[in-house]
Amino acid sequence: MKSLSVNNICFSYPNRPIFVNASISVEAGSIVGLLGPNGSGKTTFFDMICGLLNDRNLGVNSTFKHPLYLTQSLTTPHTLRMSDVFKLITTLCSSKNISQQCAIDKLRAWSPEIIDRYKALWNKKSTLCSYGEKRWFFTLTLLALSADLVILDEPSAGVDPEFRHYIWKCLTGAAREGVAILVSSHNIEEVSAHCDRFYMISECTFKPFQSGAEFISHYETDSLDEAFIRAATTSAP
Ligand SMILES: Nc1ncnc2c1ncn2[C@@H]1O[C@H](COP(=O)(O)OP(=O)(O)OP(=O)(O)O)[C@@H](O)[C@H]1O
Repeated sequence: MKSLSVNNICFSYPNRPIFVNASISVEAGSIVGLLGPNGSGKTTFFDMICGLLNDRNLGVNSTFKHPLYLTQSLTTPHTLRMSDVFKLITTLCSSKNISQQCAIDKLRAWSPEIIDRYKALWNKKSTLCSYGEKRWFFTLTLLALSADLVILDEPSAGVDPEFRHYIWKCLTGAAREGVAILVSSHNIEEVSAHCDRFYMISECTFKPFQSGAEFISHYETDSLDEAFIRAATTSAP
C-alpha cells in the first residue's frame, strides 16, 4: 500500500523549535487530520513534505507518485475567470488533460449537490470570488485531478457550513477510491467526525488519536475544545 511516513524529524527556525523527534504517517485510502494551535507548524510540515523547504534533509519517505497541495494562501491572476483558473490548475497539476466535464463527473459521483454551485463559479472573474468560494473551488478541483495524495491546508477555512459538508463528502468519496488525504483544520468537530484518525501538534511532536473520544479522554476533560486547549497549553513555546 502506498504511504508517506516521517520518522523522528527535528526541525527549527532560528530560535524557534518546531518539531523534535516527531513522527507521522498517512496511508492510501485514508483521511488523516492535523490539528494544532496557530503557529504550531502545520504549514511548515506541509511545506516540508512537499519539498518547499528543500535546502534541508528532512527524511520524508513517500511512495506516492502524484501528490497535490492546497496551500493556505491562494492568489489568482486578476484578469482570469475561474474557468481559466481551472485550466491553469489542471495544466500545472496534472499530466492528463482533465476537461471540465471530467471534473464534474468525478465530483458528481461524490456529492451531486455541489455541481450547480461549482459550475456557477466558472464564468465569474476570480477577483469577484469571495475567499470562501475560491477556497472550495480550488479544493474540489484538486480532488478531481486523480492525485494519489492530497494535502489540504485548512480547506474549510472561510467556507460556509453547507459547502463544508459537501467538501467532507468529496474527501470521503476520494478516500474510498484510494486517495490519501492529509488535512489541517481548526475545526476539531469536523476533524473528529470525518477523519479516520488525526494528529495534534503538541510539545513539538505529532500526538496520534484514533477518535475524538480518545482525544477527550487523553486530556481528561469532557469536550473537544477543552482537550484542544489543554494540548495547546502544553505546547506553548
Ligand atoms: N521562514 C520562517 N522563518 C522563521 N520563522 C518562521 C518561518 N515560517 C514560519 N515561521 C514561524 O514558525 C511557526 C510555525 O508557522 P506555521 O505557519 O507552520 O504554523 P501553522 O500551524 O500553520 O499556523 P496557523 O494555524 O496560524 O496557520 C510560526 O511561529 C511562524 O511564525
